[in-house]
Amino acid sequence: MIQVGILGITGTVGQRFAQLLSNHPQFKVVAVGASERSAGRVNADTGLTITTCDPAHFKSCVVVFSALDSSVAGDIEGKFASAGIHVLSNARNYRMEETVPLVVPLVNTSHLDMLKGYSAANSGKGFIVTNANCSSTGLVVPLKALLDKFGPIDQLHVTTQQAISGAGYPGVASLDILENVVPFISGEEEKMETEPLKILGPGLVDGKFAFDQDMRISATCTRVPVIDGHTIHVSLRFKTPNKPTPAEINACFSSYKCEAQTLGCPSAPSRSIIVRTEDNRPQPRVDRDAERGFAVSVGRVRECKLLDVKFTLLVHNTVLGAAGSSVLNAEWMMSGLTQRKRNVASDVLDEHDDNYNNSNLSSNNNGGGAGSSTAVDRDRDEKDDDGDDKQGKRANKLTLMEEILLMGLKDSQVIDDRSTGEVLLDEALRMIKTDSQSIASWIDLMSGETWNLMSFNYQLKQVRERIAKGLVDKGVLRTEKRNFILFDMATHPVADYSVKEQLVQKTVDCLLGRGSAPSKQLVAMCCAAYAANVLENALVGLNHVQREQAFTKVDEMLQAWASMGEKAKAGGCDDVMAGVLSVYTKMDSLL
Ligand SMILES: NC(=O)C1=CN([C@@H]2O[C@H](COP(=O)(O)OP(=O)(O)OC[C@H]3O[C@@H](n4cnc5c(N)ncnc54)[C@H](OP(=O)(O)O)[C@@H]3O)[C@@H](O)[C@H]2O)C=CC1
Ligand SMILES: N[C@@H](CC(=O)OP(=O)(O)O)C(=O)O
Repeated sequence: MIQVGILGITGTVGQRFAQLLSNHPQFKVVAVGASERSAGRVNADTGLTITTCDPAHFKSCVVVFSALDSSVAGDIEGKFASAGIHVLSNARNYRMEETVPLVVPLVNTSHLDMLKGYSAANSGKGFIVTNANCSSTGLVVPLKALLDKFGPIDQLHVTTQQAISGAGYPGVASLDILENVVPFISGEEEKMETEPLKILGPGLVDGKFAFDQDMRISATCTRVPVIDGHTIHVSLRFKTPNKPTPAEINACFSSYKCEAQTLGCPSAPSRSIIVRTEDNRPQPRVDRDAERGFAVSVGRVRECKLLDVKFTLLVHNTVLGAAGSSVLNAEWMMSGLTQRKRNVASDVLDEHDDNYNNSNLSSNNNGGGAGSSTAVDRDRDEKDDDGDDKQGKRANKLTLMEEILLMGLKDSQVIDDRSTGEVLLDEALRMIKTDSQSIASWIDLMSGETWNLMSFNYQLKQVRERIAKGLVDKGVLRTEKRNFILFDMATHPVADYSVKEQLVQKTVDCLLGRGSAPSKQLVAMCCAAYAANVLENALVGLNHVQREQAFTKVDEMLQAWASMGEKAKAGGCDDVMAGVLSVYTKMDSLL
């Protein structure tokens, strides 16, 4: 668990942070702050006593989530960063700083690349990452989908109808807003006309965040008597002469997937953009909580008589529009890097970088997810997939890791969304290359069981979840959201039993000596499943004698292949495989 704090806990966004971080699988809130007016009171959501926002009260925190009023945020957040505590801020103060990332987690997490090595290069200072104005946040999600698919947009006209919670607590006087519309929100139009250009820009160019050069935005912002949920009406013109139709645009929105989804971040929505096809949707009261407030709902996509196309979107202003974005940004960083305790020398984001590249590869392959790595599939021995190939089920070729996970999955078993580590073997190898440790300590470190804070960065993140997501993409598992007390978790029950049945059949045939000689991958899978104590799941249908026979066979196979016997060599065993299998034979003593 990473220890975190919340600044501005008493406000609208601060309370949302408390809700989103309660029972969070990766973050534990250990300190909360507000002004002197609130200091000393107990915060009901966290049970913690509120302090002033002095970094001295937050020494045990690796990161603070800031929901401070902008009149004080600049000064206070700066002090936290100077004290080596990372800040994820909702306030406007640092958003347009040339070297500060402005990140909407469904859009431009790649801009976090610049944090690589930040603390080391800045004498142990913490970084500041900002998220955008709530209306800008909602707007850029569909824009990003359109830009990726149809290229530059040159003109954009937006009109907002913003909820009263956007003005904080106590906010707008009831006598001003009830039965009324206020056609002005101070500073809002300027933010909407500039922030999207930074978010949708190319990222760092010559050490500064560059802006999208094509887009010009004209915004009108209004306040309406709605409690939560900003509605935004958009008309836009593309640069391309080949104008997409409304149907193509709807399809583009529906298929849009961000990295936080691909990486399986705990709070990531399963759909970033929800397309409503009814004439009268989206509506704030009905649609703001879709995907727990972490998605943008879009509807009324139609031709525009002046520009090219127009549509209406809805964003939950305090979830995705504020606290939720900070939490998701932090989860994204966790999925690829460990937010190290300050003063740990060396690059903060080494792992993140690797992860980012990996996830890019995945999304280039139609968002296949980590476990579905096409590179791994390509490397696979063609004769591996006897069963699969014969049936022409190319899409369901499973990687070795997926097979082990599937084998270990009881049919009714739930996989929770808790972070366990990163799936890709390359990442593990890269880590191993950087340091010399015994096999036993690598298992300890990568499993996340270590108590050594200085070695935090060696944990493999979300292994199980990422492999499961690969299987979801292949249609073998499905995703279900279940509510565990206060927190919605993703679970992955089996969707296509036939794939698991084939895997079990293949395994049983191999271990009972039926059919032709087993492929190298099948031997590796049986041995790994045995070492991982999930092999017996494949053997439940056998009688006692057959089970004994199967276990004896896998034991023999493991011994033979672990020492590169003649049989193993003939089957294609090489030094690396023999080395890995020899570790399996010592698993009990290592653990
Ligand atoms: N509401 C929204 O939809 C969005 C808000 N934001 C931004 O998020 C931030 C928080 O917004 P919101 O929750 O609406 O604002 P609120 O006004 O509801 O809360 C402000 C918080 O700042 C604290 N604070 C004020 N002065 C001080 C001080 N001198 N020292 C320490 N703490 C202080 C307050 O504590 P106390 O109670 O003790 O005064 C309170 O906890 C703002 O910067 C806002 O612009 C961004 C996007 C959307
Ligand atoms: N101004 C927004 C909320 C907000 O605080 O935005 P910003 O963080 O950009 O000041 C609204 O009124 O709905």
